Amino acid sequence: MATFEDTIFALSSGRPPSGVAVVRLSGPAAGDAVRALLGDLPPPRFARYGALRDPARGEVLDRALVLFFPGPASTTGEDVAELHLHGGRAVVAAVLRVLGALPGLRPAEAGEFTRRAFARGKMDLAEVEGLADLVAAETEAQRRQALALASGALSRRIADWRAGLVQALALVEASIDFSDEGDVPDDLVAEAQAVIGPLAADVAAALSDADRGERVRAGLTVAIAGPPNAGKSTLLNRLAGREAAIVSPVPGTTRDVLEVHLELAGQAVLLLDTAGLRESVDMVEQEGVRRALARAEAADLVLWLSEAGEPPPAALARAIRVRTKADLGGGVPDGWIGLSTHTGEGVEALLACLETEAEGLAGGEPALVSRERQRLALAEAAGHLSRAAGDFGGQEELRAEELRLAARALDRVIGRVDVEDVLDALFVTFCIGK
Ligand SMILES: Nc1nc2c(ncn2[C@@H]2O[C@H](COP(=O)(O)OP(=O)(O)OP(=O)(O)O)[C@@H](O)[C@H]2O)c(=O)[nH]1
Ligand SMILES: [K+]
Ligand SMILES: [Mg+2]
Repeated sequence: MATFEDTIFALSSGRPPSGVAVVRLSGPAAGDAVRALLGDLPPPRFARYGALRDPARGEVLDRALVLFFPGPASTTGEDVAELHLHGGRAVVAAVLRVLGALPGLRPAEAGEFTRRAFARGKMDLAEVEGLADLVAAETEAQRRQALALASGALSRRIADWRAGLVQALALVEASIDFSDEGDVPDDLVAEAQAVIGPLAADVAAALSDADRGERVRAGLTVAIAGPPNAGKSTLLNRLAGREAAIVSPVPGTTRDVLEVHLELAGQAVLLLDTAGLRESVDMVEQEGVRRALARAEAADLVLWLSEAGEPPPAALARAIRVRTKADLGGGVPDGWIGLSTHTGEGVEALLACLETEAEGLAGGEPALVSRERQRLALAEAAGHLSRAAGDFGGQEELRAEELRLAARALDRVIGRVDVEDVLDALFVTFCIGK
Protein backbone atom coordinates (compact mmCIF):
# COMPACT_ATOMS: atom_id res chain seq x y z
CA MET A 1 0.00 0.00 0.00
CA ALA A 2 1.50 3.28 -1.06
CA THR A 3 1.46 6.25 1.27
CA PHE A 4 -1.15 8.97 1.22
CA GLU A 5 1.43 11.43 -0.12
CA ASP A 6 0.46 10.12 -3.54
CA THR A 7 -2.45 11.65 -5.35
CA ILE A 8 -4.52 8.90 -6.92
CA PHE A 9 -6.78 9.06 -9.94
CA ALA A 10 -9.10 6.68 -11.76
CA LEU A 11 -12.07 6.43 -14.04
CA SER A 12 -14.88 6.13 -11.48
CA SER A 13 -17.78 5.66 -13.90
CA GLY A 14 -18.40 2.57 -16.05
CA ARG A 15 -16.41 1.33 -19.01
CA PRO A 16 -16.33 3.68 -21.97
CA PRO A 17 -17.94 4.43 -24.32
CA SER A 18 -20.61 6.11 -22.21
CA GLY A 19 -22.43 9.42 -22.25
CA VAL A 20 -20.28 10.92 -19.54
CA ALA A 21 -17.12 9.58 -17.91
CA VAL A 22 -16.15 10.72 -14.43
CA VAL A 23 -12.47 10.72 -13.54
CA ARG A 24 -11.82 11.23 -9.86
CA LEU A 25 -8.63 12.43 -8.14
CA SER A 26 -7.79 12.37 -4.45
CA GLY A 27 -4.73 13.61 -2.61
CA PRO A 28 -2.60 16.68 -1.99
CA ALA A 29 -1.84 17.32 -5.70
CA ALA A 30 -5.48 17.11 -6.86
CA GLY A 31 -5.82 20.92 -6.98
CA ASP A 32 -2.50 21.36 -8.84
CA ALA A 33 -3.57 18.75 -11.37
CA VAL A 34 -6.82 20.58 -12.07
CA ARG A 35 -4.92 23.85 -12.42
CA ALA A 36 -2.49 22.19 -14.84
CA LEU A 37 -5.30 20.97 -17.11
CA LEU A 38 -8.02 23.63 -16.71
CA GLY A 39 -5.86 26.73 -16.17
CA ASP A 40 -7.25 27.50 -12.72
CA LEU A 41 -9.23 25.92 -9.89
CA PRO A 42 -13.06 26.19 -9.74
CA PRO A 43 -14.42 27.53 -6.43
CA PRO A 44 -14.99 24.69 -3.91
CA ARG A 45 -18.01 22.52 -4.73
CA PHE A 46 -19.05 24.63 -7.75
CA ALA A 47 -18.95 23.13 -11.22
CA ARG A 48 -16.96 24.87 -13.94
CA TYR A 49 -17.14 24.04 -17.63
CA GLY A 50 -13.94 24.51 -19.61
CA ALA A 51 -11.27 23.14 -21.90
CA LEU A 52 -8.86 20.57 -20.48
CA ARG A 53 -5.41 20.84 -22.06
CA ASP A 54 -2.34 18.69 -22.12
CA PRO A 55 0.03 20.97 -20.19
CA ALA A 56 3.05 19.64 -22.11
CA ARG A 57 1.69 20.50 -25.56
CA GLY A 58 -1.20 22.90 -25.02
CA GLU A 59 -3.52 20.69 -27.04
CA VAL A 60 -7.19 20.61 -25.97
CA LEU A 61 -8.09 17.07 -24.76
CA ASP A 62 -11.80 17.63 -24.08
CA ARG A 63 -14.29 20.16 -22.79
CA ALA A 64 -15.39 19.05 -19.37
CA LEU A 65 -17.27 19.89 -16.21
CA VAL A 66 -14.82 20.16 -13.32
CA LEU A 67 -15.46 20.08 -9.57
CA PHE A 68 -13.11 20.57 -6.65
CA PHE A 69 -13.82 19.47 -3.07
CA PRO A 70 -11.12 20.63 -0.64
CA GLY A 71 -10.36 18.24 2.24
CA PRO A 72 -11.31 17.40 4.88
CA ALA A 73 -14.96 18.01 3.83
CA SER A 74 -14.74 15.57 0.91
CA THR A 75 -15.57 11.89 0.40
CA THR A 76 -12.01 10.74 1.13
CA GLY A 77 -11.16 13.51 3.56
CA GLU A 78 -8.44 14.66 1.14
CA ASP A 79 -8.58 17.22 -1.67
CA VAL A 80 -10.80 15.61 -4.30
CA ALA A 81 -11.45 16.65 -7.90
CA GLU A 82 -13.87 15.29 -10.47
CA LEU A 83 -13.55 15.66 -14.22
CA HIS A 84 -16.82 14.94 -16.04
CA LEU A 85 -15.61 14.10 -19.54
CA HIS A 86 -17.27 13.03 -22.75
CA GLY A 87 -17.34 9.27 -22.31
CA GLY A 88 -15.33 8.21 -25.36
CA ARG A 89 -12.54 5.67 -25.05
CA ALA A 90 -9.90 7.97 -26.57
CA VAL A 91 -11.02 10.96 -24.48
CA VAL A 92 -10.72 8.99 -21.25
CA ALA A 93 -7.41 7.42 -22.32
CA ALA A 94 -5.91 10.82 -23.20
CA VAL A 95 -6.93 12.43 -19.89
CA LEU A 96 -5.69 9.44 -17.84
CA ARG A 97 -2.37 9.50 -19.75
CA VAL A 98 -1.87 13.22 -19.08
CA LEU A 99 -2.79 12.85 -15.40
CA GLY A 100 -0.31 9.97 -15.04
CA ALA A 101 2.49 12.20 -16.34
CA LEU A 102 1.90 14.88 -13.67
CA PRO A 103 4.22 14.86 -10.62
CA GLY A 104 2.85 13.04 -7.56
CA LEU A 105 -0.03 11.39 -9.42
CA ARG A 106 -0.56 7.67 -9.98
CA PRO A 107 -3.49 5.40 -10.93
CA ALA A 108 -5.61 4.26 -7.97
CA GLU A 109 -5.80 0.63 -6.84
CA ALA A 110 -9.15 -1.15 -6.40
CA GLY A 111 -11.11 0.41 -3.54
CA GLU A 112 -8.36 2.92 -2.75
CA PHE A 113 -10.62 5.98 -2.59
CA THR A 114 -12.79 4.19 -0.03
CA ARG A 115 -9.73 2.94 1.82
CA ARG A 116 -8.57 6.53 2.25
CA ALA A 117 -12.05 7.56 3.42
CA PHE A 118 -11.86 4.77 6.03
CA ALA A 119 -8.32 5.69 7.11
CA ARG A 120 -9.37 9.31 7.59
CA GLY A 121 -12.41 8.37 9.65
CA LYS A 122 -14.96 9.35 6.99
CA MET A 123 -16.50 5.88 7.11
CA ASP A 124 -16.26 2.96 9.51
CA LEU A 125 -15.88 -0.66 8.49
CA ALA A 126 -19.61 -1.44 8.56
CA GLU A 127 -20.29 1.54 6.30
CA VAL A 128 -17.54 0.44 3.92
CA GLU A 129 -19.14 -3.00 3.77
CA GLY A 130 -22.49 -1.34 3.09
CA LEU A 131 -20.92 0.62 0.25
CA ALA A 132 -19.48 -2.57 -1.26
CA ASP A 133 -22.92 -4.17 -1.02
CA LEU A 134 -24.56 -1.10 -2.54
CA VAL A 135 -22.32 -1.20 -5.59
CA ALA A 136 -23.03 -4.94 -5.92
CA ALA A 137 -26.80 -4.65 -5.24
CA GLU A 138 -28.98 -6.14 -7.95
CA THR A 139 -32.39 -6.22 -6.28
CA GLU A 140 -34.57 -3.70 -4.45
CA ALA A 141 -34.16 -5.56 -1.16
CA GLN A 142 -30.37 -5.59 -1.53
CA ARG A 143 -30.30 -1.90 -2.42
CA ARG A 144 -32.38 -0.89 0.60
CA GLN A 145 -30.38 -3.04 3.00
CA ALA A 146 -27.02 -1.90 1.63
CA LEU A 147 -28.02 1.76 1.65
CA ALA A 148 -29.06 1.51 5.31
CA LEU A 149 -25.72 -0.11 6.22
CA ALA A 150 -23.70 2.37 4.13
CA SER A 151 -25.61 5.25 5.74
CA GLY A 152 -24.59 4.12 9.21
CA ALA A 153 -27.70 2.26 10.45
CA LEU A 154 -25.60 -0.44 12.14
CA SER A 155 -22.87 2.01 13.18
CA ARG A 156 -25.35 4.22 15.03
CA ARG A 157 -26.78 1.24 16.90
CA ILE A 158 -23.29 0.12 17.84
CA ALA A 159 -22.59 3.63 19.16
CA ASP A 160 -25.79 3.52 21.28
CA TRP A 161 -24.95 0.09 22.66
CA ARG A 162 -21.41 1.16 23.38
CA ALA A 163 -22.65 4.22 25.29
CA GLY A 164 -24.84 1.91 27.40
CA LEU A 165 -21.88 -0.36 28.03
CA VAL A 166 -19.69 2.53 29.15
CA GLN A 167 -22.41 3.66 31.54
CA ALA A 168 -22.77 0.15 32.99
CA LEU A 169 -19.01 -0.19 33.28
CA ALA A 170 -18.77 3.12 35.18
CA LEU A 171 -21.38 1.86 37.68
CA VAL A 172 -19.60 -1.46 38.14
CA GLU A 173 -16.24 0.24 38.60
CA ALA A 174 -17.76 2.63 41.11
CA SER A 175 -19.12 -0.36 43.04
CA ILE A 176 -15.61 -1.87 43.07
CA ASP A 177 -14.13 1.38 44.41
CA PHE A 178 -16.79 1.66 47.10
CA SER A 179 -16.32 -1.90 48.23
CA ASP A 180 -12.62 -1.11 48.82
CA GLU A 181 -13.88 1.36 51.38
CA GLY A 182 -15.84 -1.36 53.14
CA ASP A 183 -19.27 -0.36 51.85
CA VAL A 184 -21.44 -2.89 50.02
CA PRO A 185 -22.85 -0.93 47.11
CA ASP A 186 -25.58 -3.30 46.00
CA ASP A 187 -27.66 -0.58 44.41
CA LEU A 188 -24.83 0.40 42.03
CA VAL A 189 -24.64 -3.19 40.78
CA ALA A 190 -28.42 -3.36 40.47
CA GLU A 191 -28.35 -0.14 38.47
CA ALA A 192 -25.70 -1.56 36.16
CA GLN A 193 -27.71 -4.73 35.69
CA ALA A 194 -30.75 -2.64 34.79
CA VAL A 195 -28.68 -1.19 31.92
CA ILE A 196 -27.06 -4.49 30.87
CA GLY A 197 -30.28 -6.53 30.70
CA PRO A 198 -32.10 -4.50 28.00
CA LEU A 199 -28.80 -4.00 26.17
CA ALA A 200 -28.24 -7.75 25.96
CA ALA A 201 -31.81 -8.23 24.74
CA ASP A 202 -31.36 -5.54 22.07
CA VAL A 203 -28.16 -7.08 20.71
CA ALA A 204 -29.76 -10.53 20.74
CA ALA A 205 -32.73 -9.20 18.76
CA ALA A 206 -30.42 -7.72 16.10
CA LEU A 207 -28.60 -11.04 15.93
CA SER A 208 -31.79 -13.02 15.49
CA ASP A 209 -32.45 -10.95 12.38
CA ALA A 210 -29.01 -11.63 10.89
CA ASP A 211 -30.10 -14.73 8.95
CA ARG A 212 -32.65 -12.63 7.10
CA GLY A 213 -30.04 -9.95 6.39
CA GLU A 214 -27.56 -12.49 5.06
CA ARG A 215 -30.26 -14.07 2.90
CA VAL A 216 -31.14 -10.71 1.35
CA ARG A 217 -27.48 -9.99 0.71
CA ALA A 218 -26.52 -13.39 -0.70
CA GLY A 219 -29.90 -14.20 -2.23
CA LEU A 220 -32.31 -17.01 -1.41
CA THR A 221 -31.42 -20.50 -2.50
CA VAL A 222 -34.39 -22.35 -3.96
CA ALA A 223 -33.80 -25.98 -4.95
CA ILE A 224 -35.98 -27.94 -7.36
CA ALA A 225 -35.98 -31.60 -6.36
CA GLY A 226 -38.03 -34.70 -7.10
CA PRO A 227 -38.05 -38.07 -8.84
CA PRO A 228 -36.50 -38.44 -12.32
CA ASN A 229 -38.48 -37.01 -15.23
CA ALA A 230 -40.81 -35.00 -12.98
CA GLY A 231 -40.16 -31.97 -15.18
CA LYS A 232 -37.64 -30.24 -12.92
CA SER A 233 -35.35 -28.98 -15.66
CA THR A 234 -38.34 -27.87 -17.74
CA LEU A 235 -39.56 -25.74 -14.82
CA LEU A 236 -36.10 -24.25 -14.25
CA ASN A 237 -35.95 -23.23 -17.91
CA ARG A 238 -39.42 -21.76 -17.72
CA LEU A 239 -38.62 -19.65 -14.63
CA ALA A 240 -35.23 -18.61 -16.03
CA GLY A 241 -36.78 -17.70 -19.38
CA ARG A 242 -34.07 -19.59 -21.28
CA GLU A 243 -32.90 -23.10 -22.08
CA ALA A 244 -30.39 -23.27 -19.22
CA ALA A 245 -30.84 -27.00 -18.54
CA ILE A 246 -31.04 -30.03 -20.83
CA VAL A 247 -34.57 -31.45 -20.98
CA SER A 248 -35.18 -34.94 -22.34
CA PRO A 249 -37.63 -37.84 -21.95
CA VAL A 250 -34.76 -39.93 -20.56
CA PRO A 251 -34.96 -40.27 -16.76
CA GLY A 252 -31.66 -39.30 -15.14
CA THR A 253 -30.82 -36.53 -17.63
CA THR A 254 -29.65 -34.00 -15.05
CA ARG A 255 -26.55 -35.01 -13.07
CA ASP A 256 -24.75 -31.89 -11.88
CA VAL A 257 -26.49 -29.20 -9.88
CA LEU A 258 -27.33 -26.31 -12.20
CA GLU A 259 -27.61 -22.74 -10.88
CA VAL A 260 -29.63 -19.89 -12.34
CA HIS A 261 -29.88 -16.35 -10.92
CA LEU A 262 -33.20 -14.61 -10.98
CA GLU A 263 -35.23 -12.00 -9.13
CA LEU A 264 -38.44 -12.92 -7.34
CA ALA A 265 -40.55 -10.41 -5.44
CA GLY A 266 -37.59 -8.03 -5.29
CA GLN A 267 -35.32 -10.72 -3.83
CA ALA A 268 -32.25 -12.23 -5.45
CA VAL A 269 -32.81 -15.95 -5.92
CA LEU A 270 -30.38 -18.70 -6.79
CA LEU A 271 -32.52 -21.40 -8.38
CA LEU A 272 -31.05 -24.91 -8.43
CA ASP A 273 -31.93 -27.75 -10.76
CA THR A 274 -30.91 -31.14 -9.39
CA ALA A 275 -30.69 -34.77 -10.42
CA GLY A 276 -33.86 -36.85 -10.11
CA LEU A 277 -33.86 -38.79 -6.82
CA ARG A 278 -33.81 -42.57 -7.22
CA GLU A 279 -31.73 -45.64 -6.42
CA SER A 280 -29.24 -46.06 -9.21
CA VAL A 281 -26.43 -48.47 -10.04
CA ASP A 282 -24.77 -45.80 -12.20
CA MET A 283 -21.97 -44.28 -10.12
CA VAL A 284 -22.22 -40.91 -11.81
CA GLU A 285 -25.96 -40.75 -11.23
CA GLN A 286 -25.46 -41.84 -7.60
CA GLU A 287 -23.15 -38.90 -7.08
CA GLY A 288 -25.72 -36.63 -8.75
CA VAL A 289 -28.40 -37.88 -6.35
CA ARG A 290 -26.11 -37.36 -3.37
CA ARG A 291 -25.43 -33.76 -4.43
CA ALA A 292 -29.11 -33.15 -5.16
CA LEU A 293 -30.11 -34.18 -1.66
CA ALA A 294 -27.31 -32.22 0.00
CA ARG A 295 -28.14 -29.00 -1.86
CA ALA A 296 -31.88 -29.40 -1.37
CA GLU A 297 -31.41 -29.94 2.38
CA ALA A 298 -29.25 -26.82 2.65
CA ALA A 299 -31.57 -24.64 0.54
CA ASP A 300 -33.79 -21.92 2.01
CA LEU A 301 -36.72 -23.34 0.06
CA VAL A 302 -37.39 -26.58 -1.81
CA LEU A 303 -39.80 -27.09 -4.67
CA TRP A 304 -40.70 -30.77 -4.58
CA LEU A 305 -41.85 -31.85 -8.04
CA SER A 306 -43.58 -35.14 -8.66
CA GLU A 307 -45.73 -36.35 -11.54
CA ALA A 308 -47.30 -39.10 -9.45
CA GLY A 309 -47.78 -36.98 -6.33
CA GLU A 310 -45.37 -39.04 -4.26
CA PRO A 311 -44.35 -37.25 -1.03
CA PRO A 312 -40.85 -35.83 -0.46
CA PRO A 313 -38.36 -37.67 1.78
CA ALA A 314 -38.49 -36.69 5.45
CA ALA A 315 -35.50 -34.35 5.17
CA LEU A 316 -37.42 -32.24 2.64
CA ALA A 317 -40.75 -32.39 4.42
CA ARG A 318 -41.14 -28.59 4.46
CA ALA A 319 -40.98 -28.38 0.67
CA ILE A 320 -43.59 -26.71 -1.55
CA ARG A 321 -45.29 -29.70 -3.24
CA VAL A 322 -45.94 -29.50 -6.95
CA ARG A 323 -47.78 -32.15 -8.98
CA THR A 324 -46.35 -31.81 -12.46
CA LYS A 325 -47.68 -32.59 -15.95
CA ALA A 326 -51.20 -31.62 -14.91
CA ASP A 327 -52.08 -31.51 -18.64
CA LEU A 328 -51.88 -35.31 -18.67
CA GLY A 329 -54.87 -35.54 -16.32
CA GLY A 330 -55.14 -37.07 -12.84
CA GLY A 331 -56.05 -35.13 -9.73
CA VAL A 332 -54.05 -32.71 -7.60
CA PRO A 333 -53.60 -33.98 -4.00
CA ASP A 334 -54.58 -31.70 -1.11
CA GLY A 335 -51.88 -29.17 -0.31
CA TRP A 336 -50.22 -29.57 -3.72
CA ILE A 337 -49.99 -27.12 -6.59
CA GLY A 338 -51.00 -28.57 -9.94
CA LEU A 339 -48.56 -27.49 -12.65
CA SER A 340 -48.16 -27.90 -16.36
CA THR A 341 -45.19 -26.24 -17.97
CA HIS A 342 -46.70 -27.16 -21.32
CA THR A 343 -50.03 -25.32 -20.90
CA GLY A 344 -48.85 -22.81 -18.28
CA GLU A 345 -51.46 -24.02 -15.80
CA GLY A 346 -50.37 -23.43 -12.21
CA VAL A 347 -47.32 -21.31 -13.05
CA GLU A 348 -48.92 -18.18 -11.58
CA ALA A 349 -50.00 -20.05 -8.44
CA LEU A 350 -46.49 -21.43 -8.00
CA LEU A 351 -44.92 -17.99 -8.43
CA ALA A 352 -47.37 -16.48 -5.93
CA CYS A 353 -46.50 -19.21 -3.43
CA LEU A 354 -42.76 -18.64 -4.00
CA GLU A 355 -43.16 -14.90 -3.51
CA THR A 356 -45.01 -15.38 -0.23
CA GLU A 357 -42.31 -17.71 1.03
CA ALA A 358 -39.55 -15.36 -0.14
CA GLU A 359 -41.25 -12.45 1.62
CA GLY A 360 -41.41 -14.49 4.84
CA LEU A 361 -37.73 -15.45 4.63
CA ALA A 362 -36.22 -12.18 3.48
CA GLY A 363 -38.88 -9.47 3.37
CA GLY A 364 -39.56 -6.57 5.75
CA GLU A 365 -37.45 -3.69 6.96
CA PRO A 366 -33.71 -3.96 6.23
CA ALA A 367 -31.88 -6.06 8.84
CA LEU A 368 -29.05 -4.39 10.74
CA VAL A 369 -26.64 -7.27 10.25
CA SER A 370 -26.06 -8.81 6.81
CA ARG A 371 -22.53 -10.20 6.79
CA GLU A 372 -21.04 -13.17 8.57
CA ARG A 373 -18.19 -11.01 9.88
CA GLN A 374 -20.63 -8.59 11.52
CA ARG A 375 -22.70 -11.45 12.90
CA LEU A 376 -19.69 -13.22 14.48
CA ALA A 377 -18.43 -10.05 16.16
CA LEU A 378 -21.90 -9.17 17.40
CA ALA A 379 -22.46 -12.72 18.67
CA GLU A 380 -19.28 -12.39 20.70
CA ALA A 381 -20.56 -9.13 22.18
CA ALA A 382 -23.88 -10.82 22.97
CA GLY A 383 -22.07 -13.66 24.77
CA HIS A 384 -20.12 -11.28 26.99
CA LEU A 385 -23.23 -9.19 27.64
CA SER A 386 -25.32 -12.14 28.73
CA ARG A 387 -22.53 -13.22 31.09
CA ALA A 388 -22.20 -9.63 32.33
CA ALA A 389 -25.89 -9.70 33.26
CA GLY A 390 -25.36 -12.66 35.61
CA ASP A 391 -24.32 -13.03 39.25
CA PHE A 392 -20.64 -12.83 40.14
CA GLY A 393 -20.97 -13.49 43.85
CA GLY A 394 -19.50 -10.11 44.71
CA GLN A 395 -16.55 -10.43 42.31
CA GLU A 396 -17.51 -7.35 40.36
CA GLU A 397 -14.10 -7.23 38.63
CA LEU A 398 -15.29 -10.20 36.57
CA ARG A 399 -18.43 -8.34 35.51
CA ALA A 400 -16.33 -5.32 34.53
CA GLU A 401 -14.09 -7.55 32.43
CA GLU A 402 -17.07 -9.04 30.57
CA LEU A 403 -18.29 -5.52 29.82
CA ARG A 404 -14.87 -4.51 28.49
CA LEU A 405 -14.77 -7.58 26.27
CA ALA A 406 -18.27 -6.80 24.98
CA ALA A 407 -17.19 -3.26 24.12
CA ARG A 408 -14.18 -4.60 22.28
CA ALA A 409 -16.36 -6.94 20.23
CA LEU A 410 -18.66 -4.04 19.33
CA ASP A 411 -15.60 -2.04 18.27
CA ARG A 412 -14.68 -4.92 15.99
CA VAL A 413 -18.03 -4.70 14.20
CA ILE A 414 -17.29 -1.14 13.08
CA GLY A 415 -13.58 -1.80 12.53
CA ARG A 416 -12.25 0.28 15.37
CA VAL A 417 -9.97 -2.61 16.38
CA ASP A 418 -8.51 -5.75 14.74
CA VAL A 419 -9.13 -4.45 11.27
CA GLU A 420 -6.09 -5.04 9.06
CA ASP A 421 -6.71 -8.58 7.79
CA VAL A 422 -10.37 -7.75 7.16
CA LEU A 423 -9.53 -4.65 5.15
CA ASP A 424 -7.30 -6.30 2.57
CA ALA A 425 -9.90 -8.97 1.86
CA LEU A 426 -12.65 -6.36 1.60
CA PHE A 427 -10.98 -3.85 -0.67
CA VAL A 428 -9.99 -6.36 -3.33
CA THR A 429 -13.72 -6.84 -3.90
CA PHE A 430 -14.08 -3.14 -4.79
CA CYS A 431 -13.74 -1.82 -8.29
CA ILE A 432 -11.04 0.58 -9.31
CA GLY A 433 -12.28 4.16 -8.99
CA LYS A 434 -14.37 3.38 -5.87
N1 LIG B 1 -46.91 -33.41 -20.71
C1 LIG B 1 -45.97 -32.74 -20.06
N2 LIG B 1 -44.68 -33.10 -20.18
C2 LIG B 1 -43.75 -32.42 -19.52
C3 LIG B 1 -44.08 -31.33 -18.70
N3 LIG B 1 -42.94 -30.84 -18.16
C4 LIG B 1 -41.95 -31.60 -18.65
N4 LIG B 1 -42.42 -32.55 -19.46
C5 LIG B 1 -41.64 -33.55 -20.18
O1 LIG B 1 -41.13 -34.48 -19.24
C6 LIG B 1 -39.87 -34.97 -19.69
C7 LIG B 1 -38.83 -34.81 -18.60
O2 LIG B 1 -38.64 -33.46 -18.39
P1 LIG B 1 -37.35 -32.90 -17.65
O3 LIG B 1 -37.53 -31.47 -17.45
O4 LIG B 1 -36.12 -33.37 -18.34
O5 LIG B 1 -37.50 -33.67 -16.27
P2 LIG B 1 -36.46 -33.72 -15.08
O6 LIG B 1 -37.25 -33.82 -13.83
O7 LIG B 1 -35.50 -32.61 -15.17
O8 LIG B 1 -35.73 -35.12 -15.37
P3 LIG B 1 -34.31 -35.63 -14.80
O9 LIG B 1 -33.31 -34.53 -14.94
O10 LIG B 1 -34.02 -36.78 -15.69
O11 LIG B 1 -34.55 -36.05 -13.41
C8 LIG B 1 -39.52 -34.21 -20.95
O12 LIG B 1 -39.83 -35.00 -22.06
C9 LIG B 1 -40.44 -32.99 -20.87
O13 LIG B 1 -40.78 -32.48 -22.14
C10 LIG B 1 -45.45 -30.96 -18.57
O14 LIG B 1 -45.85 -30.01 -17.89
N5 LIG B 1 -46.35 -31.70 -19.29
K1 LIG C 1 -35.37 -36.13 -17.97
MG1 LIG D 1 -33.48 -32.60 -15.24
